[in-house]
Amino acid sequence: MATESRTPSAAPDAGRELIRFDGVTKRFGDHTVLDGLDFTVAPGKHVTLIGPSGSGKTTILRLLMTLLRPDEGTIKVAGDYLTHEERNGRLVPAGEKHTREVRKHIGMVFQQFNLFPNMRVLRNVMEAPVHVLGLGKDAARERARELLDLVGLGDRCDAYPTQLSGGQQQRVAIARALAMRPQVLLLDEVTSALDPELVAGVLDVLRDIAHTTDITMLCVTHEMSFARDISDDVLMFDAGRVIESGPPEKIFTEPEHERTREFLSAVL
Ligand SMILES: Nc1ncnc2c1ncn2[C@@H]1O[C@H](COP(=O)(O)OP(=O)(O)OP(=O)(O)O)[C@@H](O)[C@H]1O
Repeated sequence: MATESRTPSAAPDAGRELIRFDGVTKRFGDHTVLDGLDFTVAPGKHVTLIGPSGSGKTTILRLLMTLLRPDEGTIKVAGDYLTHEERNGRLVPAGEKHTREVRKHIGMVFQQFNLFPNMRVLRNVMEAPVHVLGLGKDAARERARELLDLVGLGDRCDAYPTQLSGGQQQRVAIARALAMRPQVLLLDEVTSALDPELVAGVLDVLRDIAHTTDITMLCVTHEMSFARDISDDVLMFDAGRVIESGPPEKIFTEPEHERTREFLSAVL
């Protein structure tokens, strides 16, 4: 068990959890990146992962997307095991179908926007609901238009990605992730690849989503003022463990752990 401090699922949300990591270990060769990690996130909460480079934050998001598999431990999303399934009372590695079903609850926005360059903006946003969820084209188009309005791009439906700025492309990527109506939105340093003048527009959209929807967010960011604005809880990672967690006003102003103080003095 790695967590030394309380987790974001502490009261009053105890017992309600959308994400659960139990003893998750992830190694690359002989490098243990996550070391028996335990944490939970309650529905609707916004949790930010902070910590030095290489402490395993992105690895957590990649595990949730099943881009990686844990070496030990289990991950549950909305009550279902992500990479395992129960058969005859035993926990066995899950088949692709099971994992795909559980992963439908999760949307992710990456540092690079990863839009389909040959599709117009509207089609980029419609694509997964039609092909993964089997949503009818009219309903998918309507959903995509609403989401593009939400991210301030309702007038750019017919543009191709290369005709947009990086900030606009990232806002399309946010709309695309939301189009699957995920319960959890994973944000992995979504402004790191942007020119500085484009960062604020993307963060404003995410602030708006955080404050006006009930979506659960798990966010890796170096934008500490954004983290302070949207987070219910901040988890400080070091060497693959949560060394401290709590509400942002506590972590950013009165961190208890020496490593948290060092990290924050370097980035704030
Ligand atoms: N596919 C991989 N193969 C080998 N090593 C990897 C792989 N992915 C990640 N790592 C290593 O795992 C460690 C944790 O990486 P991770 O990206 O999770 O850290 P991070 O906390 O998100 O860092 P940063 O803030 O720099 O993005 C790093 O040392 C990284 O080099």
